[in-house]
Formats: sequence, structure tokens, C-alpha cells
Amino acid sequence: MARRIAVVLFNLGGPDKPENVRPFLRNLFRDPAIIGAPGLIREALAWFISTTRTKEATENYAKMGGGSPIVPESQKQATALTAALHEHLNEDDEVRCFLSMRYWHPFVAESVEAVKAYDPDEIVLLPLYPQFSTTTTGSSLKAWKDAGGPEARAICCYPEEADFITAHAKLIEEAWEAAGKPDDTRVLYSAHGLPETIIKKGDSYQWQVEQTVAQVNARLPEHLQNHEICFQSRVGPLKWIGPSTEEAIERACQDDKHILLTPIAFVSEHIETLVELDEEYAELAEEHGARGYDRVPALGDKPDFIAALAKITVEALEGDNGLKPPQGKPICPGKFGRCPCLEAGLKQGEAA
Ligand SMILES: C=CC1=C(C)c2cc3[nH]c(cc4nc(cc5[nH]c(cc1n2)c(C)c5CCC(=O)O)C(CCC(=O)O)=C4C)c(C)c3C=C
Ligand SMILES: [Fe+2]
Ligand SMILES: [Fe+2]
Repeated sequence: MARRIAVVLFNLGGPDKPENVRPFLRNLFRDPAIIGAPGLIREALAWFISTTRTKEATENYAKMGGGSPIVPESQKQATALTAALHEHLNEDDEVRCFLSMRYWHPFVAESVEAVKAYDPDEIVLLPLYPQFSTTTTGSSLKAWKDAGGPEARAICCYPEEADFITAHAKLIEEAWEAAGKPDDTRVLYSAHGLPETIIKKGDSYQWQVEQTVAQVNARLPEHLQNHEICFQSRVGPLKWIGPSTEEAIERACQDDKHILLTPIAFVSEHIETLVELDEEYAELAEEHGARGYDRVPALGDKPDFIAALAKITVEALEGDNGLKPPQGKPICPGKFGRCPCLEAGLKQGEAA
């Protein structure tokens, strides 16, 4: 029987023009998943941090034309995914991808309305975050539920999905070749950081970033296996997980390595890659006399990555949610004891 399928792509979102930087930041810091403090204190902190950060953030967004490319980049992924899904699904199945952004348009609530209007038989919630975090996927799943989102098959994470790993490995090898095949290369895998307190509460993000890196590293030739995992984009007064990307760059310079910096938790280009990695960290590497510094592109709509997204979407529709634990290991580890998607109260195929 022909089905009508909605695939909802979760991402963070970003301001579309300079005057929206401040309200975007305010939305971000008002999220209890980002700042755990109780109501009024969180509101006050959100007001304070967004107000004090607006100037620097607006300057950074100005370097990208005044707004974030995250929505157009996610739209390219959605278009490619729609085409890839048509190859997997029955001929008479209909599929449509919807963008669902956490802190700016198109907001989760807007995507809920759009999906309801489409009136699908099946809904798959697909985070554009390969590694689960309560601050990203967890927050989006909760927002979906809070906005009255219909029952859906939720994909929690895909830190070790084979085509996703292949996509990363290929980009790293291509970047190394484009850099002139330098000897003594160190691959720095840079992920967005998190406050330590969030990890201590049982957030699986850091663990899953490590899983991704172990798989990518194992796939690379020996001359690209020298590596370090590091964490970027610290904001606020709390202690964040480390080592920081700055520390890792300095260490690589001391060790006289050619740096290949690869984003490992972002799947598209945006402020954190185009400004932080390409400008701020490139300058830092130069200041510390790096032998070389090259940045590996984000996955974007690379065919292997889109194939990975299509495969986990189809598995979710078939019922096992694409969360087959490798060698019996739980895919959502540690203190949860079960998949955190279930914590969000969503239907999950036959998974977990
Ligand atoms: C893996 C993905 C991400 C995690 C984990 C994450 C946690 C997290 N982020 C902040 C604060 C900010 N993040 C900002 C931008 C931003 N963050 C992510 C992804 C993750 N964040 C993306 C994809 C982007 C880019 C959006 C864009 O418009 O291009 C920003 C805004 C930019 C800035 O001011 O520097 C802030 C602030 C916290 C506090 C946090 C965990 C607690
Ligand atoms: Fe962030
Ligand atoms: Fe899960």
C-alpha cells in the first residue's frame, strides 16, 4: 500500500539576518537543556548572556553575509535525502523532508504544523546530529513533543553508521591529498564542546564522539592515524570538557605536525566551521608556527553521508530504528540504561 512519509530533519538553526542574532541567542540560552538553572534564574542568565554576546556573534555572522548558512545547507541535505529515499522506497510511496530548527525559523512548532498539514502515514524524526546529546537531539525531541508533534519514529543517533564513517574518511584523505600529502600529519577531530556538568549527568555525547573517531581512524591509512579528539566553541563561565581545540592545535604545533582539522559533530558548514575553524583556529595555528593547517570540509550533501541518512531512515521505517547496537554494545550508553529517545516518550519502531 502506498505510504505518505514525512522525514523531519532536526538542527540547531541560526539567525537569518543581523537583527535576529540576539533573539536567536536568547532562545538558545532559555532552553533548559542548555542552561539547567531554574526558571527565573535561567531567564535572567539567558537575557544577560545573549545581550553580552550579541556584538561578537553579530560580527561573526557578518563574516558570512550577516546570517547563518545552516538552513540553506540543511535544505540541500533534505533535497538530496528526498532523492535518495525515492530509490529505497516503493514506487508509489510519497516522501517529503521538513526542516525543524531548534532556535530559529523554521522552528520545531512550524514544522509540526507543516507535517500535520501533509497528513503523513509515517513520520521519522532524523537529527542532523550524529551523536546524541541532551542539549541537541534530546532538546529537539522534547520540543517536538511540547509542540504537539504527532507520534513518530525517532532516530536517536548514528555515531558508527558505516556510510557516515566512510564519508568522513574519504574527506580526510582528499583533504590530505589536496594539501600536497604532507608527512607527519595529525588529524584533529574537533567537536562542539559541552559543560562538564552535562556529561556528569550521563549525557552520551562525548562517548559517542569517541566512537565515531575510533571508527574513522580505523578506516584511514596508517599515515593519517596520528590524531587527537578536541572540543571547540566554549561559552560561559562553566568548565567544559577538554582538551580544547586551542590546546590540541598548540600541542600539534609543539610536536611539529601538519594539522588536518576535521569537524566531527557538525554535518554542515556554519559559523562554527567557517569562522571558528577557518579563521580563528587557522590564525592560532599560524601564531604557533604550525607546519601547516588545513581544514577538512563538513559532510554537507556528500553522497556517502546522504546514503547513511537514507539507510537509517529506511531502517526506522522498517521498525528497527537503525539503532542496531554494534557487537551487543548499547548504542546509548552508560547511565541511561536504555535509549534516551525513549526517555522523550516517543514511539521507536522495535528498537531498544
Ligand atoms: C554537536 C552540536 C552542538 C552541541 C553539542 C552544542 C551545544 C551547545 N552550544 C552552545 C552555545 C552556542 N552554540 C552556537 C552555535 C551552534 N551550535 C551548534 C551545535 C551544537 N551546539 C551549531 C550547529 C551552531 C551554529 C549555528 C549557526 O548559526 O551557524 C552559538 C551561536 C554562535 C555563537 O555565539 O558563537 C552558541 C552561543 C552551548 C552553550 C551548548 C551546550 C551547553
Ligand atoms: Fe552550540
Ligand atoms: Fe537512542
